[in-house]
Amino acid sequence: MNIAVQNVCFSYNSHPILKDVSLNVHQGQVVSIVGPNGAGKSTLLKCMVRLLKPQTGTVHLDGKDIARKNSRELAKALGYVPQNTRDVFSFTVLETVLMGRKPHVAWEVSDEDFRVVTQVMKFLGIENLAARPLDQLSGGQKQKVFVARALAQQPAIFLFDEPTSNLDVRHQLEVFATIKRLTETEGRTVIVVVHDLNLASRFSDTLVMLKQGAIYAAGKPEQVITEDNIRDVYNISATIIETRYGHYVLPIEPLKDNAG
Ligand SMILES: Nc1ncnc2c1ncn2[C@@H]1O[C@H](COP(=O)(O)OP(=O)(O)OP(=O)(O)O)[C@@H](O)[C@H]1O
Repeated sequence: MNIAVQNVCFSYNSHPILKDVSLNVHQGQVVSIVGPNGAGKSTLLKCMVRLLKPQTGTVHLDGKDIARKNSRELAKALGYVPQNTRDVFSFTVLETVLMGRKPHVAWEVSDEDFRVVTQVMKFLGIENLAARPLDQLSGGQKQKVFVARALAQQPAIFLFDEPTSNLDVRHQLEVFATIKRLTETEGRTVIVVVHDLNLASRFSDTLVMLKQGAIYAAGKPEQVITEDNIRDVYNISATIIETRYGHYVLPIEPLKDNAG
């Protein structure tokens, strides 16, 4: 499934945040959205899943306006993992991941639901946590559970907001490798907000760099991850190192005027 954002403008209480953002994401692609704190990355994701309604502009799924889809259709199409998932109830890990099956569950949980959930938990290495209450897990373990819940949903398009922010380097790599595999083997589409430019560069087909609510650069990682772009958008000096895994950024130091 493709998702197209067209000329989206969004303001919170007449304070403009997104300024004429357009973006086409094709089926099977991993697109990373990067940019400084407050640039509007989470706001853009929320507009893409209809949690926020842009004042102008549209979001289309395979040519159909999301404003015209019902909630069940939307839940089947889009799997969204927000930045901060607060769960006050003490569900177990298994119960939480099973909730991802909700759009598919008719009256009761089927063998197929259990099969999918077990497979996803194995994929992410959390099957040993199945019986643990969620509120007793570490931040990183919880983050993996919410990624697992989205995977269990099996939507056509995943939208992850900083899914690896609490994870150690090994688990970051595992989650991004899983994301990449979803696109390559199952044709899913992934849009991911991520601060780590190196993870973004390594695992994305396309990178979108936001600055103050507008797209500053978009394209292949090597076109976007440049010393000039990083200086202009993050206001730091950085060196780019070319490796066989892609363009890697070595941040050097902040420049004088603090933009962002
Ligand atoms: N509910 C809200 N009401 C008013 N302003 C908001 C609200 N949510 C976010 N903002 C503002 O909108 C701007 C963009 O926020 P957003 O969360 O989209 O940025 P971001 O790029 O995801 O940042 P970060 O990297 O820090 O997560 C910020 O200036 C923020 O203060």
